[in-house]
Amino acid sequence: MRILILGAGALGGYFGGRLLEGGASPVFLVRPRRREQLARDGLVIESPFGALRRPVETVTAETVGPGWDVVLLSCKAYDLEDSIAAIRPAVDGRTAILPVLNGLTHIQALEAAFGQGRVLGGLARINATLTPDGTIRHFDQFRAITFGELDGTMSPRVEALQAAFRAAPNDSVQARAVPDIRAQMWDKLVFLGTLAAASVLMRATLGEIVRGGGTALLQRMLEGSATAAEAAGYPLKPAALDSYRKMFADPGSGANASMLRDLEAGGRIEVDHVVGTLLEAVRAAGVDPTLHEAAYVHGKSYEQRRAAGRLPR
Ligand SMILES: NC(=O)C1=CN([C@@H]2O[C@H](COP(=O)(O)OP(=O)(O)OC[C@H]3O[C@@H](n4cnc5c(N)ncnc54)[C@H](OP(=O)(O)O)[C@@H]3O)[C@@H](O)[C@H]2O)C=CC1
Ligand SMILES: CC(C)(CO)C(=O)C(=O)O
Repeated sequence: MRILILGAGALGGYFGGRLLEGGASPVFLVRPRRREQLARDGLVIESPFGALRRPVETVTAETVGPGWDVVLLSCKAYDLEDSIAAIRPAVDGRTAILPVLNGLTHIQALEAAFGQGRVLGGLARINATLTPDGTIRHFDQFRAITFGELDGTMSPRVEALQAAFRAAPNDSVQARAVPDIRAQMWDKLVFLGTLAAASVLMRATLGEIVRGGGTALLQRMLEGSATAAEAAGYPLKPAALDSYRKMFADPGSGANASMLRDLEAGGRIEVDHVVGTLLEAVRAAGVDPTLHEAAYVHGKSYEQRRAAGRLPR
């Protein structure tokens, strides 16, 4: 199976590195600065599931050609347009594109660019970051990648991809091909979107918000998000929603979103793609949008402040 990975950041680097360890030969489509870093230091992962430092094969948007079975798309949402342009020469009649971005609307953008049937649904549950020196730091036990055909069929290509990920040693990837990826992406939007909205708004982990007296507020946001998913036709499974209710009331929870890490590093954030999409769904469901709107405007105001060069040093 020929696998091209756009981006050697937190997710592309982690899952690509594990594919490599499992015997696949993924190639990374990267930009010049990352390419230099990889040529100099190799792909470097620090993780509870084993460290890795390996040379990797790279291409750039200028040199990539066709002939790939899978393109794993692991850019941030604000780089989606450039990334679509970068993978265009790589996509031909045999290629499946697997995006692992948070949010939902990239699916339409990819289908518009490459056609229905080329695009899979996907998501990842992992806490990882790309440090400035190029190391991929994986923080905890979460290491799941879930994907499937958007029409709900179980195809040979998703089974083959599952096998490639499952070949990774040390149980370092939990890969699952599923027949209900759209529902799972909505489930993730409810969980992650609410977590991102709350943790960015309060600049804190779930536990800190709970200890700060925010349980009722967190629960209101979560219920609003869940109602939005239900109204969109993707109700959460009761057990999943119950587990989120418990997490969103746990004073000991250290959970926060990658969006908070990005914001605290002074970086760009996916506020439109994640919180904006959730806010639209909440409005469409007729739920009081005030809390989601506050989180969205908070993120948008951060973007304004960042653009003006007025972030605290
Ligand atoms: N990090 C996490 O814990 C989780 C993240 N996610 C989601 O996964 C997605 C990816 O996040 P993450 O891995 O953290 O992001 P990172 O910023 O760590 O990695 C994204 C990589 O994509 C590369 N890239 C962007 N555009 C292009 C392009 N045109 N050509 C080549 N490379 C490109 C960037 O390259 P360059 O270095 O050149 O900028 C960067 O290295 C996001 O949607 C995020 O919300 C989901 C679950 C958990
Ligand atoms: C759900 C979570 C927190 C971990 O996968 C995430 O997706 C993120 O931080 O972006």
